[in-house]
Amino acid sequence: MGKIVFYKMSGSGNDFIIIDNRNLLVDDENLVEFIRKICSRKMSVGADGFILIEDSDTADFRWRFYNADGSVPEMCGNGARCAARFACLNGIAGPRMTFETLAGTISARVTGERVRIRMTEPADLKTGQHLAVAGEDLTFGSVDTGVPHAVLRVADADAADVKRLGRAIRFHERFAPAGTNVNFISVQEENVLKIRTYERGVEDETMACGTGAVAGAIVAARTAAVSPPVRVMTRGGLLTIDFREKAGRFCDVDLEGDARVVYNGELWGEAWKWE
Ligand SMILES: N[C@H](CCC[C@H](N)C(=O)O)C(=O)O
Repeated sequence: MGKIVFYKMSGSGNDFIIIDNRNLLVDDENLVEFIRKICSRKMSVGADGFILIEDSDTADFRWRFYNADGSVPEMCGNGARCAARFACLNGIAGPRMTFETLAGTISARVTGERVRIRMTEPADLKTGQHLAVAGEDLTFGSVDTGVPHAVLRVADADAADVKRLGRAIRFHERFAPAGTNVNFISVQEENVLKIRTYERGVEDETMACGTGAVAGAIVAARTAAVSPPVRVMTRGGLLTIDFREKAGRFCDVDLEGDARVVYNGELWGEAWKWE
């Protein structure tokens, strides 16, 4: 691979390496190993996810999204917001755009550092489910907001044992083989949630999870704990979720928050060619 310029971006603390790959400079050969290495925080750039921007025949661009472990989920809300800002900053699209993802075509609107995206319609929403795991009998909701999410309502999200419980649920046989992301929400005040998320494919708590914030808001709305627009306080910043509920379905789901450029640089071969 020749010189690879990349951006490091942060969507409410969920961070991504983004590369304009319209010239297909990034080799698909050994791509997963490349991603795992440059996403490792101690040895290389470090990020929760990796994004390639490529040409599309049907939208302003197409993206390929990878988790830090190289796995390929259908969607990433915060990554999508960062990709939209990246495309706007680099003249790949205007401030209003559409782009292809595995979850469908996403529309986005960029206003300075803030980006609003229209999410895919939530699917398979269930509440009041039970699971005995890690010595606890848990009640949870679940919904697919582009990727699968379990949502547990707790008294105080700050007190949740996210890593231990999140990992146990993520790998539980109930969710096999795909697994699930795991969110812990608490209702702070009217239409304000606090959330913490264990992310599949990062295999750790992230500072924010866009599809997780949407999942938390939708499950909380189904149990009448909140109504839109819902402000979701993540560890990395505020995400706003807006939506309509019509005949028991949730539609016109928007996710909004910041999408900041942290730096841009040039990847040296040493960034991934280490044993
Ligand atoms: N790790 C997730 C995908 C990224 C989700 C998250 N970063 C977001 O902002 O939606 C999964 O494998 O389902």
